[in-house]
Amino acid sequence: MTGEFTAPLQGGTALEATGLAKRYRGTWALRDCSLSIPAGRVVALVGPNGAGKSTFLRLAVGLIEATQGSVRVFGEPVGQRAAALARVAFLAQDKPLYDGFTVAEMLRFGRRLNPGWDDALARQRLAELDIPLRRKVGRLSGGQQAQVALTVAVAKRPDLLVMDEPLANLDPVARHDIMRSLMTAVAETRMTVVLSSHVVSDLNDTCDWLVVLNRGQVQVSGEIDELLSTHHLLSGPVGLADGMAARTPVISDSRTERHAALLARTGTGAPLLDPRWEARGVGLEELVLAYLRRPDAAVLPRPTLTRS
Ligand SMILES: Nc1ncnc2c1ncn2[C@@H]1O[C@H](COP(=O)(O)OP(=O)(O)OP(=O)(O)O)[C@@H](O)[C@H]1O
Repeated sequence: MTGEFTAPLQGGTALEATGLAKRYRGTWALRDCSLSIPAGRVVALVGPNGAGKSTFLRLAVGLIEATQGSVRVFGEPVGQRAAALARVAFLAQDKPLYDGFTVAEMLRFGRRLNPGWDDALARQRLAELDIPLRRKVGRLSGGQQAQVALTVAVAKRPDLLVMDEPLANLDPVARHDIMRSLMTAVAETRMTVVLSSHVVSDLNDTCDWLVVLNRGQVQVSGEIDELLSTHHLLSGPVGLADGMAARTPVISDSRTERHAALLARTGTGAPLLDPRWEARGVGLEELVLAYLRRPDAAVLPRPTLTRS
């Protein structure tokens, strides 16, 4: 076959979208979305309200059908094989918990529905978190409810865990605790995780792959370390800014009468600079904001073509 993405790492590809698009009546929520996520990654899916994040995640787990294109999970077309779906857990934005159930009943429910259910893992996680099994879910705090929902998802022992805004409505401590729990679960199970969030600063320490969706299109998809090492903030005299912008792709450009600050994709290694320029590294949030403000700028790895 030609035109297919290949697995970029020896672990294979967890999620692969090709020309994926979704239209709701007259509105395209997602357009021409092609990306490939290696297995074993913890992926941050970020973008403004209405960018298409939930749509992308729902397509990825087979909850809705694509208008165009396709999505594969571990090489299998989504929605066509029950065995493939058993490898995926989805944590929707409104946590799939029943307020009237006790935590123990939630676990029993999970055990009935999921053949690969790991009850020992679920109980151990909840004990470590001091969440009482006899407490009704509706009487837990928001942070504890989020932990129970995460526990139910992880106890399915999925190879791919997809979470739509798992940090929404949580305070900073609860958000931190959820991300720490997630890291422990990833270390124990080696699953691939894709999670959407608006709070980029919470994702810094946990995620190693970034996908930016903007206006229904994939703007960035890549390894976070590589993205950070190939972008710099360049500061220098405004008179030299146009020359610099002609040589280097500039993502954000801020100028005063005398001074210019350009967030640029400089490539690997220290940028070769006129000594009148200063370069410093950028943070994840700064990088994401710069791309979101420039919807026409994109950084996407070129797909590798296989030969037939
Ligand atoms: N069921 C639906 N029917 C009609 N339009 C929809 C439906 N679901 C989403 N949309 C539209 O598709 C676009 C993308 O929505 P989506 O929920 O995927 O974005 P999002 O990035 O998850 O947003 P948010 O961050 O606000 O949750 C929006 O314009 C939204 O109004």
